[in-house]
Amino acid sequence: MSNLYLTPEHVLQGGYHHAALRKLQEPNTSIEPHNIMYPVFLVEKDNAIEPVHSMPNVNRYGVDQLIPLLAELVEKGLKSILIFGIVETLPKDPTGTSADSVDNPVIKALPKLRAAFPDLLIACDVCLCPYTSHGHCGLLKSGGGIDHEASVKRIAEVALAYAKAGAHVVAPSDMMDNRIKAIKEELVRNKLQNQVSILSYSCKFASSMYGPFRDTMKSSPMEGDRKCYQLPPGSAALAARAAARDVAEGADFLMVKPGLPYLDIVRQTKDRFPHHPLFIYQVSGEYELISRSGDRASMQTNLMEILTCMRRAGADCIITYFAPLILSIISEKK
Ligand SMILES: NCC(=O)CCC(=O)O
Ligand SMILES: [Zn+2]
Ligand SMILES: [Zn+2]
Repeated sequence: MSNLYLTPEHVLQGGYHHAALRKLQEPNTSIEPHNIMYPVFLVEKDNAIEPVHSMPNVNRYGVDQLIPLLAELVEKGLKSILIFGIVETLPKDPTGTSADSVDNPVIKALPKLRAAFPDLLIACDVCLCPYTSHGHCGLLKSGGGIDHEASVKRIAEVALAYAKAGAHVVAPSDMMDNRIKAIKEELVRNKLQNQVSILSYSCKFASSMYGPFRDTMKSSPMEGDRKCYQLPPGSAALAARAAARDVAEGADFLMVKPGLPYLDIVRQTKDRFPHHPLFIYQVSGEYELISRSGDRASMQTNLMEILTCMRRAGADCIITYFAPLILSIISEKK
């Protein structure tokens, strides 16, 4: 007589009753230091440490304060950083002159960081919004609206300046059409293409989850929004086309940003471009949500579960403000 409640061919739990078996059932979801990239905010004043009020435990650093912090993190395993420059006394103007001037904090810090950390991978965000008087990520036409040709040319110039100053990776976040090709060509012209790669913010959505970051960077547009260059949150199709376009133009790595609400886009992008390492940017709004998601212990459990799910969805590396905490958590587990 068959037992209705015991169907041998439908038994799954036999396959995951032991921790070692559970590991086998979750391939490619481990969180190791090379799966984490730490975004850092760099200010002009070399000795500054300025807390970011909208983001607990996040500071803006001058290079002389950043170096000892990174030394500690590198000791714990940190493998890569993503630098954002912030200017306060340098001028902001319509073309973002301070993005690549000799006084730009990123340009000044790169040689010092390369010398201090020979094994650390250093990526630089490339955008104009922290440096333009109007706060847009590209240059504007006299009547308003983005001047695409001028924007792409300017973005490529800035990317080249960071590459020359020592960035291993340039990461254009501006979202102007065709900037990847323009940057790659500029790298080739300067014979840097074999030592500098491009991490494209290929699938960057016009999300409401960037709020705390914009407070930090003081980079909100004076007028208007970014909906004409960042992707509409509901569009998987545009994300697919943007990733395909950036791959065709020579992007080395792709990105989905934000992460958590966009894991379908992560899977879609990984399935289409399995040979391109894929990054997720876990943005400031996600940081805020997770930070407030319970007491310290449950917050950490939530965080590690989310990272595991990001890896499962297809992310190879997660850019996260939680990097210092994650390094502590994974080094304690060993
Ligand atoms: N281009 C970088 C960002 O826009 C970051 C957004 C965030 O962390 O909220
Ligand atoms: Zn921007
Ligand atoms: Zn941005």
